[in-house]
Amino acid sequence: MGKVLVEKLLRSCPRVCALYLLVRPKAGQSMQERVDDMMKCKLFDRVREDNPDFHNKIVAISSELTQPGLGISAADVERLTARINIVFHCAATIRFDEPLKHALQLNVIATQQLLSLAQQMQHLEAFIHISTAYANCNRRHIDEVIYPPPVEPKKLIDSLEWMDDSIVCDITPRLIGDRPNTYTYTKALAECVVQQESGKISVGIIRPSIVGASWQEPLGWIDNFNGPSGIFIAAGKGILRTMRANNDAVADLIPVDVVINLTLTAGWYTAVQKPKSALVYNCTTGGINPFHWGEIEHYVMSTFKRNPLEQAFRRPNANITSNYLINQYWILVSHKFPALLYDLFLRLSGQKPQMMRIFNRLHKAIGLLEYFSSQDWEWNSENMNMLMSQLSPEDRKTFNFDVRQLNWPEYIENYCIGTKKYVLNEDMSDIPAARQHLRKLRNIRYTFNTVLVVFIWRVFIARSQMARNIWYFVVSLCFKFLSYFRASSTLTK
Ligand SMILES: CCCCCCCCCCCCCCCCCCCC(=O)SCCNC(=O)CCNC(=O)[C@H](O)C(C)(C)COP(=O)(O)OP(=O)(O)OC[C@H]1O[C@@H](n2cnc3c(N)ncnc32)[C@H](O)[C@@H]1OP(=O)(O)O
Ligand SMILES: NC(=O)C1=CN([C@@H]2O[C@H](COP(=O)(O)OP(=O)(O)OC[C@H]3O[C@@H](n4cnc5c(N)ncnc54)[C@H](OP(=O)(O)O)[C@@H]3O)[C@@H](O)[C@H]2O)C=CC1
Repeated sequence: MGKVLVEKLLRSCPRVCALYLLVRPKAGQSMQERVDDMMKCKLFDRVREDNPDFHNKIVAISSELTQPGLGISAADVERLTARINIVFHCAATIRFDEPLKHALQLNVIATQQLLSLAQQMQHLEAFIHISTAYANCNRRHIDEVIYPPPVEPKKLIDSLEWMDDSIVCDITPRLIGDRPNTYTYTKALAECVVQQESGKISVGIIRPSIVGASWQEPLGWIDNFNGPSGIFIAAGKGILRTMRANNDAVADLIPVDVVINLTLTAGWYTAVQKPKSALVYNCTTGGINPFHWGEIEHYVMSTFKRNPLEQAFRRPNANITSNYLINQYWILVSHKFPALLYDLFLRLSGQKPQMMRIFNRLHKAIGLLEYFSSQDWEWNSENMNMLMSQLSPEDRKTFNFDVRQLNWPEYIENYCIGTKKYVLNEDMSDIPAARQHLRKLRNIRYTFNTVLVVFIWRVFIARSQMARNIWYFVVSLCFKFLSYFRASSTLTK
């Protein structure tokens, strides 16, 4: 989301003179190398065309959320406090399996520290915090309010400080209670911290639901496996065949460009109107333009059949079911059995088996996502509508977050194609070869199934007289039918 925010600010807000990005070095790359890489990415193509010198506006500030004072140097603190007008806080750990201590550090303590830095900013007009629509997923109906936290954040921070990691791990399920993971739990605490520690700062909280590829700018752009993207890819590659989800539950996907347009607009509104208390914006689609997981399954499958991914493992054919036993059956038949066979083939041909390992990871990921695809929530999104009504017609177009205009089948198609182009870096010109590969897979499947049926039948009739009788009866019936057909066609000639 950070990248999309930067791109939109550069493209649609030309009077913004500088963007200060908090960045950490990672995976052997320095902070500056990472920023340079980001600016080279396809997402920035249009900005690069419009203004080749756009990089002059970007100032990278070294920061690490786990360090005291966010690891920002004194000189940088001085620069930030003197120059920043609006803070957009979207850094977080979004992993569902993050140990509680780490999630607390990144999502709650870092938010506290950023707010304390913001308090020192001399020209600050607004602080926008990105939360999640699932921060209160233990409720069915979610209003645009900050709910009482599951525990007082400061008390939890103090208690976890002295506790051993293993003790924290043991008590985590008791602490998170009816939330599914440490992510949603710590995001709820973070909202509370924002409310408690904003002081005189004007604050806005954005709660996006499941963020997906961009809708309009640019079409279908996405660059990671998070949320449904990994699932779509796994289904497109023919690896994922079954998953537990409710066909009729609302799939509350929200395009990333919609979230960013709303975030920027909320930044403007908060800075100009300075609401007395933090305004919360539920940034969701379900209440306005609902679409369901069953429909998503249909359009994902149909898109990948027409626009296949390269080197698919099997033909894309995935189904969702809410029935636990049916899902387990298909996992056995369509995931584990083919994985075992393929690994056996790899072993026999002297290669390292890998399919079972891939499936184990996939099952772990799916297990963590199922909670969100099996249930329905209702979000009130009045503040989103209010914000829209504040925009001029021109701004409404530039910062479009009117999801009533979203055509779901079209969006899902562009999303799937986006995963192919931008996540997997596959070329669209290779589609004919990918289709040819699918045809080859289909022929292998037909041959395999035929051999299997004949084999089972041969074993069966070798052991049972009744099966042999049925077999001869069916074969003789076929012969009779064929000879009748031949005779009647000779007569008509
Ligand atoms: C039947 C098919 C038809 C389709 C229709 C039905 C679709 C139903 C889809 C349901 C989706 C529901 C999504 C709900 C999301 C709720 C969102 C809540 C809103 C938010 O606020 S949070 C943002 C969402 N957060 C996430 O999505 C993070 C989830 N991911 C994780 O927690 C971890 O990545 C995970 C899954 C525990 C895996 O951990 P680990 O095994 O340690 O692996 P890594 O993360 O290190 O990744 C290694 C490697 O794998 C790639 N990767 C990551 N996730 C996936 C994935 N889901 N599928 C495939 N590949 C994945 C990752 O990029 C890494 O690649 P490298 O190349 O970098 O090694
Ligand atoms: N994706 C989704 O479906 C949803 C996301 N959200 C919220 O939106 C926000 C952005 O999410 P999204 O863009 O999807 O997630 P990403 O994981 O892509 O982005 C999170 C950002 O936080 C930074 N970060 C994480 N740990 C540290 C650290 N220790 N020090 C410095 N920076 C760090 C990451 O930097 P780095 O690149 O160095 O890792 C990354 O830029 C989050 O607050 C999330 O909770 C809300 C609803 C849905």
